[in-house]
Amino acid sequence: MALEADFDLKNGIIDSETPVNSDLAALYKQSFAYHTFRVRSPEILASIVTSLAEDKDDLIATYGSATCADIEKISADITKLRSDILANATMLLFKDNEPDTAQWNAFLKQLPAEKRSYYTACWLYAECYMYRKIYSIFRGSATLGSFDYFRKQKHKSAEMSIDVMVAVTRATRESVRNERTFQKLLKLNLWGNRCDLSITSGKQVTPKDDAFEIVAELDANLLVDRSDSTWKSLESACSVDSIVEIILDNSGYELFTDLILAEYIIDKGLACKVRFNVKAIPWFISDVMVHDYHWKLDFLAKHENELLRELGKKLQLFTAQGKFEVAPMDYYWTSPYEFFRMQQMQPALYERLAKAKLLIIKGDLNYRKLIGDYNWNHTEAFETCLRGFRPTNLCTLRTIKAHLICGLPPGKSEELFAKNKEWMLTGEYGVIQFASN
Ligand SMILES: O=P(O)(O)OC[C@H]1O[C@](O)(CO)[C@@H](O)[C@@H]1O
Repeated sequence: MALEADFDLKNGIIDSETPVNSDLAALYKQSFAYHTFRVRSPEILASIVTSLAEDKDDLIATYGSATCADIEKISADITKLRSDILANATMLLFKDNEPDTAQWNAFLKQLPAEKRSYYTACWLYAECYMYRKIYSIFRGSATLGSFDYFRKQKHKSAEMSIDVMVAVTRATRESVRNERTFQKLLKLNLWGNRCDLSITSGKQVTPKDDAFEIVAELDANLLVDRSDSTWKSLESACSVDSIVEIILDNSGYELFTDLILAEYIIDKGLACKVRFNVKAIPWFISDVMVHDYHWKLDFLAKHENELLRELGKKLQLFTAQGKFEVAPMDYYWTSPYEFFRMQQMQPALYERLAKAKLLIIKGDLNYRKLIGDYNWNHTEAFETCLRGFRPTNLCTLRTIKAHLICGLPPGKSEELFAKNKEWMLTGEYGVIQFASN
């Protein structure tokens, strides 16, 4: 307790929530950002070290005897990163030589000195920096540079969701092309976002089997529902070359629900291609990388359950036919930049998204990048918070796990705070927000 008080005093920690109209930052003691750097992030880093120790023999068997020394060095560096976070150290430039190193360093250099440490920086920047730093540590090793240190957890979360995946597959084999069915699948996809691993510091969450019943029950928790506009944007102007882009979030059950929605979009002729945007580096534990996408399809295609097997083969065929496509690797998704800076920072990516008929943005972290890590007034218009990011029709499917939101009806947020002051952190509430281009 005394140590915490010393830390707070030394680092100018303010004992309040994040003020309205300010950047989210761990500087505010009553914020989730503060909790993240005091508790969640240190736990995540410690768990990487633990799993390296647990998997040491397997890693040596796969990557060779030099891995032993690499594991020791990586563990020491991760432990140092953990203490740096706990001590509010400055975020230093990257010394590695990756495709995104120059972009990251340019970003860090332009941060004012007083906003370049873990607690003083905008939370989004500091949290992304931590994941980029973990990557840099692994990349610095001779043997584990290409090892996905979150892979095991991602696989496990898929394996724990088999019952619900079977139930959803069974329920969706004979779907019809109409607004109601589309909305149901969109909501299934939204609530699939509750199962991310970073919110639980890596602890597994098993989704319940009766997925569609839960979707119906959760309707009361859907604070903004623009699924009707999303449907209209897809259904109208349906042409042979139309594309839907999805900025993916988590693998495991959520990716499965992405695939089910995408399958429907293709099957019902709502677009001729669904393009999946994945992360270039291991990210927020459970985010989808290209190998996770292919692993998931393979996992389904080889499954002993016939329904899953058939689905997996069908989706592999879609991929071979170009109806499903993994987007070219783009480091923008793992950069510190918000989406409103994309047009300037990565114009080619912006142009590609602009060609899509619909852009679907998944999850909490992508939402933070979409409206910025900023404590907007909760009733602020969604369009305003996009700050000009309007490449095409866009829809965001987000379960609320952080202290930022916009577009709520007047009084709603106050009502929810009166019921539960933690309501913004539970993932029990969600939004489907939409903006036309
Ligand atoms: O997988 P999602 O929905 O992006 O959520 C990831 C996590 O990122 C955060 O935004 C920050 O850690 C949390 O609120 C949440 O735990």
